[in-house]
Amino acid sequence: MPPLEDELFPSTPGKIKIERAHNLSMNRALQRCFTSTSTMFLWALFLIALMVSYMSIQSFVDSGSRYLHHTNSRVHGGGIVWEKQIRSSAQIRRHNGITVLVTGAAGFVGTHVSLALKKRGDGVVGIDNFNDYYDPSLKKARCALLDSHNVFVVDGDINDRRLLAKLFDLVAFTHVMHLAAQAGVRYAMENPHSYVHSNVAGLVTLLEQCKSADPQPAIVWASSSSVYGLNDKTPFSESDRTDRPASLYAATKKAGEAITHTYNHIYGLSITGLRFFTVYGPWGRPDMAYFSFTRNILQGKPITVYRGKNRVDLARDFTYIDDIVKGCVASLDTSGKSTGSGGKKKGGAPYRIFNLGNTSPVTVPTLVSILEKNLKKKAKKNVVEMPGNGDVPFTHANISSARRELGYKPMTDLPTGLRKFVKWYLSYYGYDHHSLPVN
Ligand SMILES: O=C(O)[C@H]1O[C@H](OP(=O)(O)OP(=O)(O)OC[C@H]2O[C@@H](n3ccc(=O)[nH]c3=O)[C@H](O)[C@@H]2O)[C@H](O)[C@@H](O)[C@H]1O
Repeated sequence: MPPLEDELFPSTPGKIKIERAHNLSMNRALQRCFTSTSTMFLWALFLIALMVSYMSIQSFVDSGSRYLHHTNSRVHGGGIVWEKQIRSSAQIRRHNGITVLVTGAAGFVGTHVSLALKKRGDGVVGIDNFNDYYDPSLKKARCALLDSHNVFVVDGDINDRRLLAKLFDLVAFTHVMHLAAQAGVRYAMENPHSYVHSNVAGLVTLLEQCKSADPQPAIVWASSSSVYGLNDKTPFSESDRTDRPASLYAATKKAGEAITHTYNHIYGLSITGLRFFTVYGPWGRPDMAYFSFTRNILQGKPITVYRGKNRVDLARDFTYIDDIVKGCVASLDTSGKSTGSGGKKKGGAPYRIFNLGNTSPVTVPTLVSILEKNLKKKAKKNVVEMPGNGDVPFTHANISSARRELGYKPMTDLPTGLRKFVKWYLSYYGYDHHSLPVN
């Protein structure tokens, strides 16, 4: 019987003989080493097992911190670190405090409201998708401010059902302050779908989550003065017509009022819609006129001032952020409870809508002259007729309902508010206030 080597290596003249010889010697060497190799094999197995368990622990921890960007407070994902931060941010530190999920927390109003709630001892968890509608670095800076006050902002979208469900699993929110939205009146002509995505689809996703939650939270959300559209009865009252929106933005906010009404009616969710009137102030939105005018005036660039038909100046009921925050917090405090649970209505719940304005409209040219005074610099004005882009000629809030039910009382006039805004702007963008040029 041929040896095993011969079966494995059939006899072929020449080269194969050398290979055979080589393999035979290899086999002998292998046999000699067998004992030490098996030991090595065991060691290798042990090391591999060690590495695998290290890597799985690492990825578990990482899933909670892999999207850390600017600050510890921006996390998207899961994991124990992430969950711990959410629970800690949601902790109430005062008697009878509330636990609020603030959507759009890295936005202008969202940041201010989150801080106000946290400062008085409420539990606050933020969510924001940090989109690039305007400079995301400003959102990140707001987020860093929130982080320094221990407000945790989840980096995620309100359209993400699983994420919302996870947040409600972790925290029994008593309230939702819904401020996430695609803002801006004129941008709706450029990117209409972003309005539907955030202001309609996102709203429905959030409401679906809220209606199924047990307990159901009460919801306070940002509607807009723009729902009055072509209404020309002044001042604008909540009972006025809102069926003639002038922009898609306004139409999506009006849709939001109808949609929230349905959820109140069918599921017993407590709903408060707030019609904000052109909110301005420190940490504001760069796309808004007062902000972009400030930037352009300082940089010596021209600004475009729209004017209405028959050379009539446009006017807005500009409302200072601190007043809006008080209105938001009072709305949360007076919201009443949702009555349903787990998707079933158990009784009627409040459905409210309030104007949050300043009650004293100011024209756009007056806004410009206040800025010029504060910036000590003349604007290069380019006055043009208002294009048909969704703008309305004026806004003016009647706030008697909010005054009566919320104790809402705006305290800041436009010159005072813009002075505070300019102070913030100069410091945030690194201008030396004292060396501003004089024209
Ligand atoms: O109350 C609201 O619900 C809305 O308020 C805000 O909309 P608006 O009142 O339109 O504010 P904003 O853009 O600052 O224009 C102010 C004035 O400057 C005029 N304007 C504007 C830009 C420009 O280049 N020139 C100009 O004259 C312009 O014609 C207008 O007369 C929010 O952006 C919006 O998201 C929503 O919250």
